[in-house]
Amino acid sequence: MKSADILKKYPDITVIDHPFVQHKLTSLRDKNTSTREFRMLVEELGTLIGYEATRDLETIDIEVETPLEKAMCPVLKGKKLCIVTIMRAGNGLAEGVLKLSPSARVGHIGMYRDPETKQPVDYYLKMPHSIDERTIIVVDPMLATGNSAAAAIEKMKKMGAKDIRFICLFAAPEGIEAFKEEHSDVPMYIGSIDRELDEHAYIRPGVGDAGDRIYGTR
Ligand SMILES: O=P(O)(O)OC[C@H]1O[C@H](OP(=O)(O)OP(=O)(O)O)[C@H](O)[C@@H]1O
Ligand SMILES: O=c1cc[nH]c(=O)[nH]1
Ligand SMILES: [Mg+2]
Repeated sequence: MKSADILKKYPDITVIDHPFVQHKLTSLRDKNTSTREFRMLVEELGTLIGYEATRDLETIDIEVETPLEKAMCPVLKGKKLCIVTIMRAGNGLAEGVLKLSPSARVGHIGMYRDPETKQPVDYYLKMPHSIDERTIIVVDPMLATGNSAAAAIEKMKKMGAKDIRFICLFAAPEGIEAFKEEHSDVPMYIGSIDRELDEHAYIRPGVGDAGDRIYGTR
């Protein structure tokens, strides 16, 4: 399915088409981008996309005294935030989102994709308390088959999470469909909906293996 058709079908999917975001995504795609630069860009994109993904957070007016007068001004009112990273590659993105809200709690879900089955394999789980009372932002740069993100969000729901949103940098149309089949209630904030998955379930044109490029492994 084409990007425009996906956006028509799922009104709660937002593609961040801001020129800064698109420029940085293109730098990530470049195979000559260094590990250092790749890591920095992922973090910056976490902040930029996180900004859009939190646009609807509730505020309440409080009284503040400026040097000149008293005024009623907005502060964040809503539920407390929890950023949940799907390791490894999600960690870079989580650091960027944390810049918006440094006091947010952070949950870690460790999973890697089995190269044969393309199914996620769990290796770690650690969450802060009161997941059910928080706004949860799950982050992973890549949504390929959608299996990892869908499984991570299933875990969050089983732990009681009700208010969940998902951020990624690159998504394949096939992965979005699979994700939405399981989690139609979870809004998605995406840098780019790419063309397709290849025969190894890599996103094309994509960036290759995001975790390897962030950490310089192979
Ligand atoms: O949508 P999917 O088909 O499930 O693929 C996407 C997953 O693959 C990557 O992680 P990977 O398994 O490479 O682990 P890593 O972060 O440790 O590199 C990526 O960060 C996602 O978690
Ligand atoms: O293209 C892809 C697919 C899965 N994981 C990645 O890091 N990249
Ligand atoms: Mg990887």
